[in-house]
Amino acid sequence: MSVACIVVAAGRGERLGQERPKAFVEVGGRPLIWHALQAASRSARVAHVVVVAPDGYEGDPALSGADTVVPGGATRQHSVANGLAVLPPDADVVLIHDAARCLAPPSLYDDVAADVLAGHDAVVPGVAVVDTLKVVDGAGLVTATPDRTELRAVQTPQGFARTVIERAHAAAVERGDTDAPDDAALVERLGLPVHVVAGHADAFKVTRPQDLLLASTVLARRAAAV
Ligand SMILES: Nc1ccn([C@@H]2O[C@H](COP(=O)(O)OP(=O)(O)OP(=O)(O)O)[C@@H](O)[C@H]2O)c(=O)n1
Ligand SMILES: C[C@](O)(CO)[C@H](O)COP(=O)(O)O
Repeated sequence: MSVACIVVAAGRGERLGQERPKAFVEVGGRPLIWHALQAASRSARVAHVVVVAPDGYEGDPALSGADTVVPGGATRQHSVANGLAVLPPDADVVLIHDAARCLAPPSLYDDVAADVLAGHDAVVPGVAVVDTLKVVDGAGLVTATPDRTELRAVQTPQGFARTVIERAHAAAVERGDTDAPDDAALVERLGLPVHVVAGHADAFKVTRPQDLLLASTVLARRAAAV
């Protein structure tokens, strides 16, 4: 069984608010996508890496760790679909990862891939939720307080049997869905199970400016540990 990884890096990074696309913003002197590709290349399971890049960045040296580079789409879902379209024929397990989760460790890729190889066709890493979450209506009124012990904050890489994720994306196109919250949600919409494995604190998503400070701190901690 061969494992391929699609790293989606074509987002603009509006919430980060920098001039260049988020995946090309630097932390620790290297772009986020470079860090993500380092981790993917250190995974014992990943044999092939596809990067989905923003317009104009397809030839950027930060992508030298990729086997294939394709242009992005208008939404994350479209970008993932572009990556799925160029997978090598022998890839039967697919990891789908956000470049924005650039410090997810190689062990997390391995854990997710191993769970797919063990027979779960859709796998997500999840961590406990630290805040109490409320469901709020259009008038700003709380309508529910879900039991926090049942909730998980879900990360990437998410892992799938290739046949299942291709079917899930094809069904999304047929339904007219264009902006799924994540890839597992498309599998859920097929009525298929999604298995959760333990996530990792370092797999947080660089989204807002303060996340760059956290990423720098994680890199400094890693450098001090070697
Ligand atoms: N059209 C898009 C949108 C997002 N992504 C990727 O999907 C991941 C998760 O998206 P997010 O963190 O929301 O990134 P952005 O869309 O860039 O962020 P923002 O919503 O702040 O603009 C990122 O690695 C991003 O590059 C992508 O490849 N193509
Ligand atoms: C895929 C994801 O990272 C899982 O948590 C998340 O759904 C991406 O959300 P975003 O709004 O595109 O950042």
